Amino acid sequence: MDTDAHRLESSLWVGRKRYRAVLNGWHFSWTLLDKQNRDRKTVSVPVSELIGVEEGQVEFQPQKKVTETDRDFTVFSIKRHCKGGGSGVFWTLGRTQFYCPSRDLRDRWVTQLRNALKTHSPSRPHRLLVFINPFGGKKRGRKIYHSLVAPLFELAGISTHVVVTERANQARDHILKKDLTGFDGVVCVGGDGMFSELLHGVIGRTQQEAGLSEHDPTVTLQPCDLHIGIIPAGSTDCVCFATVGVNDPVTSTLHIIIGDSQPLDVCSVHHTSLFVRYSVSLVGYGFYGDVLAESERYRWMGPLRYDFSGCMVFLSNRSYRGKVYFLPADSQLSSPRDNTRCFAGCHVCSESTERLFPQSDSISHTGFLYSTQYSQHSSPWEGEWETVEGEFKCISLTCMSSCCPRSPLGLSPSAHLADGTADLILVRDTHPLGFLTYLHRHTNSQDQFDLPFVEVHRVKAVRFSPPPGEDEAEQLDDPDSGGTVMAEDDGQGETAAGGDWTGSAQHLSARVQERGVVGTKKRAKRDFLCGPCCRRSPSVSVWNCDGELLPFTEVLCRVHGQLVRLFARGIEEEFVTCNGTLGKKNFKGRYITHT
Ligand SMILES: Nc1ncnc2c1ncn2[C@@H]1O[C@H](COP(=O)(O)OP(=O)(O)OP(=O)(O)O)[C@@H](O)[C@H]1O
Ligand SMILES: CCCCCCCCCCCCC/C=C/[C@@H](O)[C@H](CO)NC(C)=O
Ligand SMILES: [Ca+2]
Repeated sequence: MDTDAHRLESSLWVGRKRYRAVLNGWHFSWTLLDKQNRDRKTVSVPVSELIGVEEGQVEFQPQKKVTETDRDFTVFSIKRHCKGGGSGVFWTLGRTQFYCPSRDLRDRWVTQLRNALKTHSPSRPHRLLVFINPFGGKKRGRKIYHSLVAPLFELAGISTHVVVTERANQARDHILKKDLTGFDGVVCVGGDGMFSELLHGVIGRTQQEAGLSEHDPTVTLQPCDLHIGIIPAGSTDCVCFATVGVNDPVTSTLHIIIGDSQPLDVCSVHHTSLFVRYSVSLVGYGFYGDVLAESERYRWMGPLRYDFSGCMVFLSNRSYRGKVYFLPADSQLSSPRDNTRCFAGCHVCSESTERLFPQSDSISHTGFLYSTQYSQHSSPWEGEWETVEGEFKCISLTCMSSCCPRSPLGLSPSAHLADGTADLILVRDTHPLGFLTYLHRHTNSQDQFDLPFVEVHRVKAVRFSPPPGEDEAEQLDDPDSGGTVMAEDDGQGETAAGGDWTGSAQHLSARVQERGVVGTKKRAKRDFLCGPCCRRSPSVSVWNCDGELLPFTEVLCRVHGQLVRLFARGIEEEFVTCNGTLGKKNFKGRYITHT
């Protein structure tokens, strides 16, 4: 046996086979020895990927079962699986049971492994605040949490406070108002809508504490310390998919347990001088706005509602006039058409950290560096604004690729999670077959930007104006314009802007100012979608902001680089992590990786 404070080495048995086990600070490895003591196969686990070390013979599936013995210990760690064909890297709980020649040695291994875990994984959460939406997706949130997630948290020694929500925006309000002392992160069990609640709560609270106004689009917002975890249990789970690579509750739980940290760009949406909402995945006008508005009528269909509404909206063949102003990002740094992808450890994103936080000289409690000279005074609007005017099928702004199970590479496959920019995709009016080709390319390996009616720009800010005379006030007042705002309450609780979307734009503005965040789609039912048989096409669409409808057509969007952090690490490359079982070509022929 060889041992010191950071190193332990001895023979151990796994089943009937003898191994040479070594713990050397960052790695725990065990090598199969043959009868001549020659090394055979080595298994190596980074200490950062250990989930727990238990005395005795411990089984976990389907429930934890402990058989107390003197000479055994069980190690739980992360195990990766690739199903192939670009379906992503799944994580499961790996288990290895070791037998030691003596009790003393067993105790040393257990102590030393636990010490290594503490020393080398300092950013692991100890206490989490969990919100479960019992109605999200297929309504399986509670079951997913109690059967798959909670036992893993318990195994990893993480304590939790669980809130099963009883109304929309309860999670957001809780984060904004309640005492969060002692929590290392907040977790939602639900879909993109639940994530959005946590996002608004965490950002809002951080700005309140920093004394910053969310309404002023020129203010540099304070980055948030409190990490957000997402256990996918929704209809689209786009944010989870785009930051982890799969929408699998166990994979996400394991990322949370080991304290992974992925910074994320966030777009703030403003109307005149009012803050409206934050977005990380999609701020979309035209097709995606119409699909969301239409889908609200079919909530009872569950996740299928988006497909059904997609067909309805496609058949209605609408396009909308407007003017788009945008502030381009530095084209020397990256481009939405450079055929790269943002994978875990992406160097474009890490270089952006240095650019976004140039004088990183203070350390937050999570150990991340932030600048104390957070530049409140430099103008975010440096550079030349460009303008595009015309008739659009859709206008989409996305801070990330926005890949999801429906679109494995997303709206903008080369977008980055944390580079301080968003991709603006303008799809001009075209014949239905052209638009269908564009949509279809989201689902396969063809380049959706290589079409004559599509353009894409990497941007820092965007402003949209509908044609003159098509502003909110008119939409609200003119029932024939298709923009009627209906007073409707589905009885599921209060939203940020309140339930009564009646009256004038001024009234709405006042409500937004009063409450900060505009309410959910349940209140945002503009009756402009009458399906393909509609008498007259509406002249304005509606904005879809991460699955919520916005009550304003004229908007200003600004990207805030790395404003929040998720318990994630970005998408792991199958080619790299699964050791050559897949070629990059299988993933999507035209993509190469930044190294
Ligand atoms: N108890 C509740 N009752 C009603 N609505 C709720 C409740 N808890 C949360 N919500 C709201 O439900 C909305 C949808 O929830 P969620 O995002 O979890 O599922 P989803 O809509 O099926 O998934 P996705 O957003 O991925 O499409 C959210 O906007 C959230 O604010
Ligand atoms: C002919 C086949 C047509 C298929 C069209 C597929 C297009 C899929 C594009 C998916 C983009 C998803 C962007 C994500 C948006 C989310 O923020 C939001 C909230 O969950 N989801 C929706 C549906 O608005
Ligand atoms: Ca980005």
